Order: sequence, then C-alpha cells, then structure tokens
Amino acid sequence: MTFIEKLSCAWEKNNSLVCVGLDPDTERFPSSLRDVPDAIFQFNKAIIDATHDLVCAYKPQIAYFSAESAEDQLEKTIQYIQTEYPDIPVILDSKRGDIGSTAKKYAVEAFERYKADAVTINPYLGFDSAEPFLNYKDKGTVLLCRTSNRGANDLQDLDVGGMPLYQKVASMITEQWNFNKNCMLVVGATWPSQMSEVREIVGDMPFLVPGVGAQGGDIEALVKAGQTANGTGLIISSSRGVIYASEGDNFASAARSVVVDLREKINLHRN
Ligand SMILES: O=C(O)c1cc(=O)[nH]c(=O)n1[C@@H]1O[C@H](COP(=O)(O)O)[C@@H](O)[C@H]1O
Repeated sequence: MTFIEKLSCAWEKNNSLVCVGLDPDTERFPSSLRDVPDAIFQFNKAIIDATHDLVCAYKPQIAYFSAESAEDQLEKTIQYIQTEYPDIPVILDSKRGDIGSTAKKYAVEAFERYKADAVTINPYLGFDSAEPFLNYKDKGTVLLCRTSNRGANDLQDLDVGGMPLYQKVASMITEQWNFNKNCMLVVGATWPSQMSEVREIVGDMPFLVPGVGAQGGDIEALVKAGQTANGTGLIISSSRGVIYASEGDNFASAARSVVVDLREKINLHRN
C-alpha cells in the first residue's frame, strides 16, 4: 500500500483529518515521568494509546529526540505505532535537504532506519536533493511550500517572474517532481488565503497543515481553503496544543479531549 492509500484509509476509518504532532519536551513532562529512563517513549505511548482512534497520522519531530540523544526512543515510538496501530501512518518531521549524495543517506535514515511512512523535506536545494526521497514509490515526501511561521513571507513570498516563490514551488512539484504520485506540501494553517491559491495549483495533492492550536490557525478558514472536493486532502497537525493540554498526570486523557474537540471542529466544515 502506498502512503497516500494508507492516509486515505486512515482519513476514512477514523473520520478524521487530525494529526498529532509528537514534540516531546522532557521539561514539560509530568513529575511522575521525570526520572523514568525511557520517559520520552512512555510519554508518547500514553498519548498514542489515548488518541489512535481519532487521528489520521502521527508526526514525531526528530529534534525533540536527537537533542536528548534519544533516537532509540524515536525508533521505539514509530515501531510501537506500526505494531499496535498499523493503520495510522507516521510522518517523520526532519525537514532534511542536502546535495544528492547526502540526501540519499537522509532518505535511508527516514525510510529504512526509522521506517517512517513519510518524511518532511526542504525543497530549496532543488530536484536532485529531493529525488532520493521521491524514488521510494510507496513512501510519502512532504515538501515545504508555505510554512506556518511569521517569517514565512521573508523568502517564500519573493517574486520570481510574476509569482511568489511558494507558488512556483507548488507548480514545479506538481508538474515535475510528483512522477510517483507521492508528493505532499506543507502549507501552514496560519495562511488560509495562500492555502487556497496553492490548492488551485496542485489539484488534490494532500497538504500537511501545521499551525492550529499553539500557533492559532483558524480552523474554519483553513478547512474551507484547503480541503478537496471530497472533504479530505488535509493532514491538520497540532503538537503542543494536544500533548501539553495538561502537564499533570492526566496528560493523556486531556490530550484525548482536545483531539475529540479538534476533530469535531474540523468535521463541521468539511464538504
Ligand atoms: O513541517 C512541519 O511539521 C512544520 C512546518 C511548518 O510550517 N510549521 C510547523 O510548525 N511545523 C512543525 O509542526 C509542529 C508545530 O507544533 P505546534 O505549534 O506545537 O502545534 C512543530 O513540530 C513544527 O516543527
């Protein structure tokens, strides 16, 4: 099964466009997890067990693991999802981007070491930097297009021959990079009008949409701007707003409540 097929099944099975971002910051863990040797894995496991029937994907962010020398707990987290909840795809957020020879190794890291179903990458080194990822036909490659942060417009809006750079990125990926139909784009929830412009360019290509919750993206606006005709096409990701809904021992049940609410708010505006 390809990544896109797995994602489509998860959208349908859980009636959900919600992705939970796993950005485990040990300083925000409840005191009961403070001196536990595999605390990061235990934290993630509790969040995953509490939300697996409500989501279409999980997105672990690699920096939260590597900063703590805890790559083994990233491997364990991905393996746990794939064993216990094999219908839910895992998007590794590592935003890699380098010359082809190095990119090959990054692709091996994402798809063979971590066995992620999809990975985020940075397209700004051009096609040869993305190709090693795109050649994994059954895996997904998520390319930065219009990021959610305030500084997104510093470079991504620059005029490149009559159109902003993010639109050029969107059309180049659609026309030239998507030969295995495994590309997706990051389009931040905080930019609904840019999101509808990108949707016009790319047809039904799925968007990874970070920026709801802690970054304040407007759910109604983004769903209306980004969904496809059949009410899907979006992987709407929230990390801090979900996983730190409570910093006490009830963090997992608090996370579940937030995801229930988020899924409902999103579904209200789907076609
Ligand atoms: O690729 C991403 O996931 C990403 C792209 C983007 O434009 N903005 C963005 O916030 N992200 C990631 O999405 C997550 C957002 O976290 P919260 O703001 O806590 O929901 C972080 O892991 C970011 O690294």
